[in-house]
Amino acid sequence: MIPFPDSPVAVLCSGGDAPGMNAFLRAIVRLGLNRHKVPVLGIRGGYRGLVRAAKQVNGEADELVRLKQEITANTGNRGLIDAKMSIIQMDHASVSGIMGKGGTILGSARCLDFHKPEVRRSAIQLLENLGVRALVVAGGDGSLTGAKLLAEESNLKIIGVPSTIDNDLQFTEMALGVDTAVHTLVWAVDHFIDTARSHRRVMVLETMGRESGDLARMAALASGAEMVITPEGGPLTEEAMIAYAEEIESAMTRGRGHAIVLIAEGVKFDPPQSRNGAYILRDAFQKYFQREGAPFQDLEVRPSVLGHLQRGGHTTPGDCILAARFAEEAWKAILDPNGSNGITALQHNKATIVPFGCPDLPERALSSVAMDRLHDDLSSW
Ligand SMILES: Nc1ncnc2c1ncn2[C@@H]1O[C@H](COP(=O)(O)OP(=O)(O)O)[C@@H](O)[C@H]1O
Ligand SMILES: O=P(O)(O)OC[C@H]1O[C@](O)(COP(=O)(O)O)[C@@H](O)[C@@H]1O
Repeated sequence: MIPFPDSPVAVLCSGGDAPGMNAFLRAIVRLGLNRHKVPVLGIRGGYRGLVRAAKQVNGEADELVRLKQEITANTGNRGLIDAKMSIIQMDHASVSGIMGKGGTILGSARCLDFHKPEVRRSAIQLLENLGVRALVVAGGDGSLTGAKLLAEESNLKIIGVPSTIDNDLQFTEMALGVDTAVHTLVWAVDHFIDTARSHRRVMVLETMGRESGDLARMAALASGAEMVITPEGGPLTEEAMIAYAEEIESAMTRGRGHAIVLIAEGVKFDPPQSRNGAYILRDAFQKYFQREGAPFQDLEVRPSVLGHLQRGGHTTPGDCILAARFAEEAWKAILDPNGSNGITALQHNKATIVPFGCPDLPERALSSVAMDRLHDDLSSW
């Protein structure tokens, strides 16, 4: 049997899956094997999988030997098809044909237990006992916070890789998955437009994005949706919703027949509401259009919450390329003896490594404002 590899690099995907995670995995494994001759261990199911493996070993020498034997006996696809395997030694074939596939072949998870220092300690101990030289974590804000804590609490090299469709990480111009999610939203808008035009309707589409409106505003800019409402504009009051409805009605008066309105899931209401924004907006718009004496009383409003449709699907070339660039930066940081822990980032269109907790790029907020203005000026109504 081949021995367990010396000083491997471990990689995991955490938080919401993002298109581009597989392309990143392929790139980190292939660069490891082809360029750097360093083996890569894939950890299944994010921090949850790591913690599960740590629990199984429980610091016991014979359990550790058993885990290492299991890993060496089930490398690559053989390990991947066995759901019981938490850690898999990746080979060339195990990352073949996955580049464009959404999701992650390693699986991802949210793991509440990882907030506990003693749980992170057990994960660190397992990685140290396996001789891991560096852990690469692909994930969003929360996963990168977990990675920052691992970096502070261990001597392992920890590299984060921004992967979230939300684009809510302000130190990088783009995270993995954003380009694909925008592409998917443009596709969705193109489908909704057909019915909106045919029935002369207003379609209110709710996008993901947590507290950030970037995904919605990028999708609006790329699709030509007539209106976009983002959390950065502050809570939506009744008056603000009426003002939006007035804008639509006035466009209809000028001969427009339909409207696509994107609302980001992070938009809050004043007074606060518990329902999805798309439904609240639908009710407010419909009430306004049907008021006594209104010119378009038969104008129908239809809401849709686009949900996880936005997370899946074929990864765009833009995300595949960014994944390769991030993987290359990650390897540079791993192999640099003087290099420290950090997160890959795209700054001024250059892939680089920034320290954990690095400040926001001031251009990010400016670019959101600029996108809103551009969208307004490009809109024909
Ligand atoms: N403050 C934290 N301390 C330790 N681990 C965290 C912390 N925040 C998040 N994590 C870990 O990262 C996981 C993913 O975070 P989450 O915010 O759900 O998704 P994302 O990383 O995509 O933003 C969490 O389930 C948890 O395991
Ligand atoms: O899939 P879940 O657990 O319902 O989470 C939904 C959330 O995940 C996202 O799709 C992605 O967020 P993260 O990248 O931070 O995990 C958010 O836009 C959305 O609010």
